[in-house]
Amino acid sequence: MAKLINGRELADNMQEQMRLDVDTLKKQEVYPGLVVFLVGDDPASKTYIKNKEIAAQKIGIQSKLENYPSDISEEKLLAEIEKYNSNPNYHGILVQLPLPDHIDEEKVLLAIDPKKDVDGFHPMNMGRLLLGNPQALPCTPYGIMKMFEAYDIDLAGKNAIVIGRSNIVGKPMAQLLLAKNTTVTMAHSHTQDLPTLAKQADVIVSAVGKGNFVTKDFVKEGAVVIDVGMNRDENGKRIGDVDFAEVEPIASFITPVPKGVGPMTITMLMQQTIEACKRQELN
Ligand SMILES: Nc1nc(=O)c2c([nH]1)NC[C@@H]1CN(c3ccc(C(=O)N[C@@H](CCC(=O)O)C(=O)O)cc3)C=[N+]21
Repeated sequence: MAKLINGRELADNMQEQMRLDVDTLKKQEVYPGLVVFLVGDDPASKTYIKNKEIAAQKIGIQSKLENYPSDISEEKLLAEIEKYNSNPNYHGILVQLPLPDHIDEEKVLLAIDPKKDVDGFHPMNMGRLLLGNPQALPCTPYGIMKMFEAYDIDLAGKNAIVIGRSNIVGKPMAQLLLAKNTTVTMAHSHTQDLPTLAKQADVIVSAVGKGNFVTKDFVKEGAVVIDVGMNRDENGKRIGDVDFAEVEPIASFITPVPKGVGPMTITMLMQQTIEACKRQELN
């Protein structure tokens, strides 16, 4: 039977520490601020944003939501980002993805001042990660690394498989594992015989977006299983990528969905907002 990696509990503990850190900053009259841009009104995005606001409030970070209509022009959105790039009250800028089709995502991410990029999605920050000298990290992979640390999961020399090659999860996840001396395999939709490949892994990170995709046939006895998936089953219940009931008895550690990776993503966003604030305000 696997040990549950309690993301909710770890997130709460880290957020409590961060609140003390922010209290100290406030005594120096430094007030960390985060602005979140939401284009349109995708209901899933709204849930995430609500959770971000709850965390910010708990920690004492000033957070502001800028909600633009889904038909906002790219030019206008870029001008809005410029406004916050030069607003000293906001140390972090997050543009909720995905964006509508008429807006060039790359252009938008490039427009955010890299020192305010608390998502770690700017090409400068992505490049620094690849080169082994990161500043801001993508929050989901960063949160997963904190889980390994908190549960004393040793990575050096282990075989890991990352399933899914997105820019925001899979690719940076592989880089962070590599930096800890893990042997990393990246699997994706063209990978052949994925179950056999996955079954050789000591660590599985699934970021696929398909419910019950990772079955017991993917999992070696004693493997660590991290579930980044956020899906709904036929009854509308939130489920991950991993068939939890089937995999949990085989794994050594497993993350639940919800209350696993999700709360850690938000926690690392807050952490990086505080770090960005310190870099901008303290010298
Ligand atoms: N620029 C940008 N940065 C992001 O970090 C980003 C994004 N765009 N677009 C969407 C994804 C998704 N994402 C989640 C964050 C928290 C939960 C979360 O809090 N999940 C809770 C429960 C959610 C609920 O309330 O049901 C949990 O797993 O326990 C989920 C998903 C951030 N994303």
